[in-house]
Amino acid sequence: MQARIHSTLLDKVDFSERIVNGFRRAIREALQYVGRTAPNPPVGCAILDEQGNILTVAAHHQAGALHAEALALQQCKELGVWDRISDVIVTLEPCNHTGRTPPCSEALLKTPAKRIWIGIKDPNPYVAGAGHIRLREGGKDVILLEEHSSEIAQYWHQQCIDLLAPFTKFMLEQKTWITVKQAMNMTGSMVPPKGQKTFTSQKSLTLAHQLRRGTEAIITGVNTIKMDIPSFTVRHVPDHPDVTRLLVICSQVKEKLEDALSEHYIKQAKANGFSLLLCNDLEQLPELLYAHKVMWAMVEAGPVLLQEFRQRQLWDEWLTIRQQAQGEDDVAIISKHPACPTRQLLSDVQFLFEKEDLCSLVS
Ligand SMILES: NC(=O)C1=CN([C@@H]2O[C@H](COP(=O)(O)OP(=O)(O)OC[C@H]3O[C@@H](n4cnc5c(N)ncnc54)[C@H](OP(=O)(O)O)[C@@H]3O)[C@@H](O)[C@H]2O)C=CC1
Ligand SMILES: Nc1c(N[C@@H]2O[C@H](COP(=O)(O)O)[C@@H](O)[C@H]2O)[nH]c(=O)[nH]c1=O
Repeated sequence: MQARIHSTLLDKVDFSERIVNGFRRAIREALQYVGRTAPNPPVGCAILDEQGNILTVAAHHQAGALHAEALALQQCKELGVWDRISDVIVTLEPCNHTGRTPPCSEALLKTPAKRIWIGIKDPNPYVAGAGHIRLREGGKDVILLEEHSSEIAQYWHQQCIDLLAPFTKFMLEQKTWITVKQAMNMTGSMVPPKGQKTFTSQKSLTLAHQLRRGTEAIITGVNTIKMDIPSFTVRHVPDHPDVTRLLVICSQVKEKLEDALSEHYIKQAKANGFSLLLCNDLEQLPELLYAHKVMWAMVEAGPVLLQEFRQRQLWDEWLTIRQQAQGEDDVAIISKHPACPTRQLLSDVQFLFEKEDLCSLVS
């Protein structure tokens, strides 16, 4: 009975178009930094005035830098709009502890903000809840999306779950989120025409590079290295500045590895910002990735290695780019989880089918 009264009250909260826009802008800003924040989560924040005008939008850029709320508040000061702060929208519960930066809950309590809108509670069990409780104790009206049953609240809560998914897995399971990307031509083959490394459309290559940009590691096989001499760089979209990624090369045969990994390739990979890592046992891969603080990894490998990933269930999302006609591809994604961060990251892509039989894809 009590729960029903509670939910009726909560549903009275007005999710106006301005608040929705604030969440949209905060998430879009946070997405700009996905692939750069590890081991921290990507977080976005939008600050609105009483009329719902956006005063500023900010995101957490990288570990050690200001949190999204702290940066947004700093921007409000610089813009001279501090006194107009009314609604603060933040994708993740503000922290209540002193880490590399002071607690955001205390910073928010010092503002004239009336309402703090929170997309999702901190998934870290040691600190979950502390931020919003402190804000409520301090007299702020706190709206936690997960406490609301309306469709609109649930939709934006889900968006925040997607944004946080690799971090949540990393934090709770000490494991890396793995997205497999598989390109297939019209006949279902993954092998590019002679003399080419890729065959998918310009749009799909942009998508692949967007995904590279959002991940901290690329996993491939020794055969792909030998046959394609891939660069694995981000070229079709602007890359994060000064970012170092891990290039994990899978091989169980030492001689093959020595043959494929020429001194020239190693030099080129380093110049492209990669640290190289060898993996001769896929069972060890999760531990290896976690030890290197990889929150999100992408697999770009041929059919033999993909079959290994499939058999071992070593994936969280499986993205298939299937050529339909010259310059036209279908893009499908399957997630094993309720979250699908790749779909969110590639939000400009129309995903055509989502429940494909994996067995037929990885043949
Ligand atoms: N369309 C697409 O999306 C892509 C296509 N390709 C194409 O795929 C082709 C190559 O495919 P493929 O032969 O699968 O090459 P890969 O190198 O991608 O994968 C096979 C290699 O993975 C290694 N491997 C397999 N199982 C394990 C394991 N359990 N532990 C560690 N290492 C393992 C093996 O190395 P070893 O034998 O040394 O043990 C094997 O040679 C190329 O033509 C390339 O262009 C490549 C990437 C993406
Ligand atoms: N064939 C194929 C892909 N293949 C992947 O891209 C690698 C080449 O990367 P780069 O050297 O950076 O251009 C190649 O070795 C393989 O891993 N990717 C795609 O998006 N579409 C495609 O059709």
